[in-house]
Amino acid sequence: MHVIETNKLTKYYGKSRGILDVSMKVNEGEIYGFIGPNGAGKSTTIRTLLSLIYPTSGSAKIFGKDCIKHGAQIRQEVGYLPSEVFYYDNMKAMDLLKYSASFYNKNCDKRIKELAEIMDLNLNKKINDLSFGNKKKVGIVQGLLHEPKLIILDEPTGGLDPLMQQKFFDLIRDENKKGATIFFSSHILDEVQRMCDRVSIIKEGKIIKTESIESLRQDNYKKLRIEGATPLPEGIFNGAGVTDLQVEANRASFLYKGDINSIVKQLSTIQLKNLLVEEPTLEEIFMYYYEKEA
Ligand SMILES: Nc1ncnc2c1ncn2[C@@H]1O[C@H](COP(=O)(O)OP(=O)(O)OP(=O)(O)O)[C@@H](O)[C@H]1O
Repeated sequence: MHVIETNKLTKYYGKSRGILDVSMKVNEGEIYGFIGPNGAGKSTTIRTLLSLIYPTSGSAKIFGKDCIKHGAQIRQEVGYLPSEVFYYDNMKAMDLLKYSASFYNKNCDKRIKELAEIMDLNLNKKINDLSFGNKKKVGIVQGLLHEPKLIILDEPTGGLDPLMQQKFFDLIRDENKKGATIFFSSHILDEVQRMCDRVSIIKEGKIIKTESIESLRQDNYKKLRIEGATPLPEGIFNGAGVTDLQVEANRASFLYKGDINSIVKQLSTIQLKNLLVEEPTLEEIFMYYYEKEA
């Protein structure tokens, strides 16, 4: 059984496209990234999963149960951190969190205190008196206080300073180690790269690629930088698989996609002084797929 399973999930807002035929399977215990630029459809997918909005067609299941039919039951086991948090400003943080906890069939007092301590949040302050970043922390505690089996994060780190971001990621990793599955939507590719096992890339409402971070990087192009002992022979790297070639006297840099042995053969004809082979960053891979699918 998959923790999340969507089948051709589609949402139109009137005539305008939200998401189109989104199919995904998220395994138990995974940290699953969902990446795409503004307007690609990340929040629409998440809101549909949480049955905050209804799909136009297709279906979504969480823990094997239909998201619409069993929405209330599913929400007991799901923690959600929206990209923007809005609160009743006059309440104390503690009262708000106790109110949130009352929707779950368990006592969350201990966990609220633990989470507030980890996130360095003063529970006795009124929401009104909290900074934007501290309000965000209230949202984090609110999303995790019932120790959910599935944690859905929608652009979670906006407003947190780098230190708090690190604490937040450590917290999410700990929850994952304890068994929680994480669905992590973001356009900050660096954090996705550090956190996630697999990712789906969404573009204009459609998923264009689903792959493990590792194979996305391995099966992709390599970046090569070489320095020859003498000026490089003209046209040496004009073969198949080479793009973005830049040559200057005895230095060259280019991207290479293809059989690694054939480029090594070519390199062996040169007297090398230095050679650097780099994996592309997720950012570069993302751009590659975005341009290819344009
Ligand atoms: N309530 C709405 N009414 C009409 N169109 C909407 C509504 N919500 C979203 N859309 C449209 O659906 C598409 C997907 O938006 P969505 O908010 O899901 O994207 P996103 O990937 O989450 O982007 P962002 O990072 O900016 O939140 C966009 O074209 C957006 O304009």
